[in-house]
Amino acid sequence: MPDEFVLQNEKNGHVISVAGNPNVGKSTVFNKLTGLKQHTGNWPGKTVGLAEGTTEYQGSYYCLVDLPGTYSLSSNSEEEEVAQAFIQSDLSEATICVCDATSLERSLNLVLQIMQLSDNVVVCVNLIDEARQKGIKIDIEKLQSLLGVPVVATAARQNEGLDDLMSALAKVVSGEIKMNPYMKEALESLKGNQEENTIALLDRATVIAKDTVVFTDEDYNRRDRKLDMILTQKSTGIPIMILLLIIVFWLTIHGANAPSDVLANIFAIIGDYLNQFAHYIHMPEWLRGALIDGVYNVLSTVISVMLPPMAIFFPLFTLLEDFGYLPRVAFNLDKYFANAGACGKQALTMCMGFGCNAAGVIGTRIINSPREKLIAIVTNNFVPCNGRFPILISIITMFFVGSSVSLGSGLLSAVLLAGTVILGVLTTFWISQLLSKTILKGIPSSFTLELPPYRKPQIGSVIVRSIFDRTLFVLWRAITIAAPAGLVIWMMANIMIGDNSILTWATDVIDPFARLMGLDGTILMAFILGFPANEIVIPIMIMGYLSKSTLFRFESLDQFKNLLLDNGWTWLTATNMILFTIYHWPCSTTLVTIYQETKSSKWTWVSFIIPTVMGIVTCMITTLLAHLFRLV
Ligand SMILES: Nc1nc2c(ncn2[C@@H]2O[C@H](COP(=O)(O)OP(=O)(O)OP(=O)(O)O)[C@@H](O)[C@H]2O)c(=O)[nH]1
Ligand SMILES: [Mg+2]
Repeated sequence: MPDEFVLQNEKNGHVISVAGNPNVGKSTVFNKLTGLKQHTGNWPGKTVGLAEGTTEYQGSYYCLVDLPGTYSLSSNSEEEEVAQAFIQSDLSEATICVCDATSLERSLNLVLQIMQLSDNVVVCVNLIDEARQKGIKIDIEKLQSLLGVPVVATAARQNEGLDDLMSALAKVVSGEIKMNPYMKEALESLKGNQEENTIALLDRATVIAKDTVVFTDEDYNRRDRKLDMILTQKSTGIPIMILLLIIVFWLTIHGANAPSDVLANIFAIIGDYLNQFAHYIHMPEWLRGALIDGVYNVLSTVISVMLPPMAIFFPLFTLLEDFGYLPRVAFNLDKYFANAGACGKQALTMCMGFGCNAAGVIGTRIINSPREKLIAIVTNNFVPCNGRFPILISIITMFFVGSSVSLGSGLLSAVLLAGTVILGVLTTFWISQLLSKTILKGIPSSFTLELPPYRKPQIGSVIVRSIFDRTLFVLWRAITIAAPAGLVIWMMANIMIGDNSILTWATDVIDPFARLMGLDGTILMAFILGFPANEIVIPIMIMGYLSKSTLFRFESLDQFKNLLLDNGWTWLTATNMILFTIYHWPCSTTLVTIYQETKSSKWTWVSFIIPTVMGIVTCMITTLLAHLFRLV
């Protein structure tokens, strides 16, 4: 835990902590006030670490710090310790304590704990729109007089009440409003014995909640409970999960097909013009080759292959996330993770891995036990990230479905892709179990994961968030890596040593080994050079094959397939390519993140070696079997 907090904006105004229970809308309040884009979504534990941002109100500046959600401040986990330490630190001048209007009693317990640490508290009763809908009425004025600090009702997502919140905050910071001295004294007198204090605060929270909250509809959770009956029941939970997976993939694959082709065609036409232009200005051939055949071609392949599926997948995923489905996935998979000796929350970090494994690794901070956190980190790489989906989709579509685009073939691709992902999930269980029986022995800790209410996602904000925050972010990362990589690979393919280019020379060296795995030197080299980002594996592979044959433009999957067939691909090569895509080393960004999270080169190596060895061995076995049974 840090002894001293360092903020970038602390000199830019009054430092304010934004604290509260998990999933009550802290980050939403923070985002609305600061205009930033902290990750929000309908499951507890999204915010890890501290995020800061500034906002101006009536000429004064405030530096808000978005804290991770905590149920209490009793130092049960790293996140609780950090939150408590920050609120108590000299840096924090005041705390906005965000509460859930639909379960005020529990929120109040934390409010009281915070009031014991700091005199300057503003209570923000958020989700007031949801409370209204559920027939829950809160007497805000009474709450304010009982607590002795300012209380403001908000619906942050709809911008409701945020102005009042800032106004109350300004008064607290300026000293215009102070905590009621009687309340302060009462809380002070409880501090002595920790156990007694905890019980007394709980009691007080109950009493205050009873006095201020009226439930006009006792059965307000009816609809959620009915849905949960279906989505989390033994017999229906997992089949629905698999079905949803297939639907998401189907929409992604089917929807991405046409735009991918259009993009590829547009890039090809622009490429022609660029070539003509290069010719026109008498650009030297080596420069033209490096820029157009190298950088431009790799970039355009990465964009046309990756952009459409991401632009469909991320919004769908975010919709499910905002609806509240992710914690249900964790609930359904909990017993499998427990059997594997791991933590059920690993399901959530696994889901994050679908977007980006590095994000999944950071997400493991929600797991309290260090042992289970390590298991989650080491196995995160078994769910394919967005850089790997395009490889899987294109290979599956070309070799197992037939590249004609029809509803049926899209569905078959989706089923096969879902099957591949399920294999990755099963591998996560196996390896988790293996780890917890060997180098990470221990019994799984128990935890309570809350099932948040189902929330109607805001379509507009889902689209904006998923396109701008996720799609463009991932794409930008891919592009910044792809452009220089394109140049390096073009040079490798064109700088000759004797009769062969460096690339041919290098692929020839590893070719015999790659053949044992049912791949070839070019494919393996593409994975090796794709270490900075899996997004560039396919462009590298294309360039590798092209350095041996004629010019190629990525215009359609058919053309791509012919190129592969010309280079000796069979269904076995395709199968091994798929297997190796889910079983190989994590990309460099993920490994750096693993090192940062674990602070241990040993665990970084373990995360590298396990999937790599698995990939090599699995591919060798399938190749051996295929040859043994004369299947190829
Ligand atoms: N209806 C409604 N939904 C809200 C409101 N504020 C936030 N939400 C939704 O509640 C969910 C949780 O919001 P977050 O801001 O991520 O919550 P958080 O407290 O930062 O959560 P953690 O970081 O996980 O502790 C998201 O799906 C938000 O869109 C609100 O005022 N009304
Ligand atoms: Mg948050």
